[in-house]
Amino acid sequence: MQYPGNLFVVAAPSGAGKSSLVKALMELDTRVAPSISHTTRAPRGQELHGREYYFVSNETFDQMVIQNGFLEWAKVHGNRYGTSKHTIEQRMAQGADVVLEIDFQGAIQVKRIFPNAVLVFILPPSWEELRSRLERRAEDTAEVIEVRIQNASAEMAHAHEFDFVIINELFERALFDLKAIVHAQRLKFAAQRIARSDTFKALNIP
Ligand SMILES: Nc1nc2c(ncn2[C@@H]2O[C@H](COP(=O)(O)OP(=O)(O)O)[C@@H](O)[C@H]2O)c(=O)[nH]1
Ligand SMILES: Nc1ncnc2c1ncn2[C@@H]1O[C@H](COP(=O)(O)OP(=O)(O)O)[C@@H](O)[C@H]1O
Repeated sequence: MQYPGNLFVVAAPSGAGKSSLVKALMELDTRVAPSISHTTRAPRGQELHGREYYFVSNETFDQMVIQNGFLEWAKVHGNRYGTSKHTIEQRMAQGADVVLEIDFQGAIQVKRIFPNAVLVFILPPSWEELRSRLERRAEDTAEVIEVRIQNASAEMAHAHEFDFVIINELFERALFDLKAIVHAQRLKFAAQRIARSDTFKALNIP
């Protein structure tokens, strides 16, 4: 499938900083649209239905799976999360660049469907920093933080399957790297369009 927009997928272990980075990217770049996932997890802190996620029951999620409503879905840290097909196809068809903040299982599924999707993995600078970010965020119980730390190494073992890896040590540096990836992909996409255009063909390059 080929749409006029680019598709970016950002994955990371919990606490590495993917939501903060994607949020900062979208504040700087209005051409990037988010995809709001559906999840069976309960909202935390200031999260709002329809802003961070669509918080749905297990039954609603089951219905969407049966009706083939998800582009991809996966079980992560004991809850289910999925990307709605409808929303993403609509946005990409309008020419928006869409960024999916999903786990590695979802990222790999998306790459199979959209081989042009750009997969970015965010790493924390150290285990100590990962733990302290989860603690400083102060939105999860100690048990939830433990599950997330335990799952982190299995998630990070998939980093090599991604197109790019960013170490989020200094936030501004990591944001610069993410912006550079988005920019490079746009240039690549534009180059492909130019190479197929009539203007280029008219140059009659042998
Ligand atoms: N496969 C998949 N993973 C998702 C989706 N939405 C969120 N996730 C992932 O689920 C994991 C948990 O997300 P969340 O509960 O918000 O916790 P956080 O990672 O600590 O911010 C993260 O790895 C998210 O990237 C989705 O639609 N599909
Ligand atoms: N480079 C960084 N340096 C210090 N703290 C950071 C950095 N990036 C993110 N954080 C903080 O770490 C915590 C986890 O970040 P968050 O974006 O929620 O992670 P994720 O979405 O990957 O779970 C948040 O409190 C965020 O403000």
